Amino acid sequence: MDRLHLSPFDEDEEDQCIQLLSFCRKHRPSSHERLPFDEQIGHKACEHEDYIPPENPSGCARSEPYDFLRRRGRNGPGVPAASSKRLYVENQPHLLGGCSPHMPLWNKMSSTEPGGSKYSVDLQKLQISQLNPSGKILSVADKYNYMRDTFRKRLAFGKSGIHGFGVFTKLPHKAGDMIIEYTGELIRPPVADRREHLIYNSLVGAGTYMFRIDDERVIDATRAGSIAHLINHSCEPNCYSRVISVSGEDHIIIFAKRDIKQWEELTYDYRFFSIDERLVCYCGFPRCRGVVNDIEAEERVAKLYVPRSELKDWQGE
Ligand SMILES: C[S@@+](CC[C@H](N)C(=O)[O-])C[C@H]1O[C@@H](n2cnc3c(N)ncnc32)[C@H](O)[C@@H]1O
Repeated sequence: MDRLHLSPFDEDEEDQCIQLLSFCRKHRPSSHERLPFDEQIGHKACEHEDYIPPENPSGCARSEPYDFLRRRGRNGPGVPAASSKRLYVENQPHLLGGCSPHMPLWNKMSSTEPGGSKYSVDLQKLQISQLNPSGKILSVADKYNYMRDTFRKRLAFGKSGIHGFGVFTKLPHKAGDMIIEYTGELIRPPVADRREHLIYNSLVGAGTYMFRIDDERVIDATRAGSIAHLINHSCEPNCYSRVISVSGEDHIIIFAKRDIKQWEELTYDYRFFSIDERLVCYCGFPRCRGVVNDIEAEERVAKLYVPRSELKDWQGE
């Protein structure tokens, strides 16, 4: 209520209405310096009379791509700097596909690690829970929190044998383990389509990082999100994705489909759906279907459509 100001009105006037005036946080005077209403308006007008709004490069703020990081006041790479993201990735000294030059992680970490939450139990326990299904972590919410707190200790990204960069396990995982959450910006499919075709195809180049949850929601992990967006597709994957609900919120989780050894590359079946586009698959597994596309689903849908040329005009009876 203290942000709303009732403008005075003339009691004799018949057609009177009440105006509500609201100031944004930046321009709102603090409560002790709040002036009577009339003075406030005059004061604000004087304060901003020489204010010239910044010029928008495209001429229309609405046509600018949404800059997730800058909006939150951080200096992130943003879309035009996709190449710098690539450089950043390439310069990381990750060693993958071989033995780790580091000490086993469970020797290094303990529950007394600064910044640890109640789920940052020591890695000895992490080992037990990951390898022993009768471990103490029971509820989905507990598993979720545990997964979120430990994914950096369990996973790494690096050069993939399938395509570009991929995600690898630093530790063995058990079938059914929650591996990582696919996070990013939640957008609607039309926005995802526009971004994919008009922006990312030319800028990012290496493919897009969109995860379609359903017909109404897409997660765009191009500029925000965890390393889950680097997980490659395989026709014989060791993981699968599911949307789960934790405390009323939906999360896309990558689960282990089978036991996964240390340093294996994580993969799941993208079930890439496109009637007109074929994406050649490089997974190299014996049962590779040759394309990333979900052929069966596409065939099913294709059968539902009749080409326009085959439609006959209604002749009447
Ligand atoms: C989410 S990215 C995966 C990370 C990607 N490797 C990278 O370095 O950015 C998805 C893109 O990777 C490529 N990709 C992933 N798996 C593939 C596969 N099995 N065969 C061919 N290309 C694949 C496709 O270009 C796809 O659009």
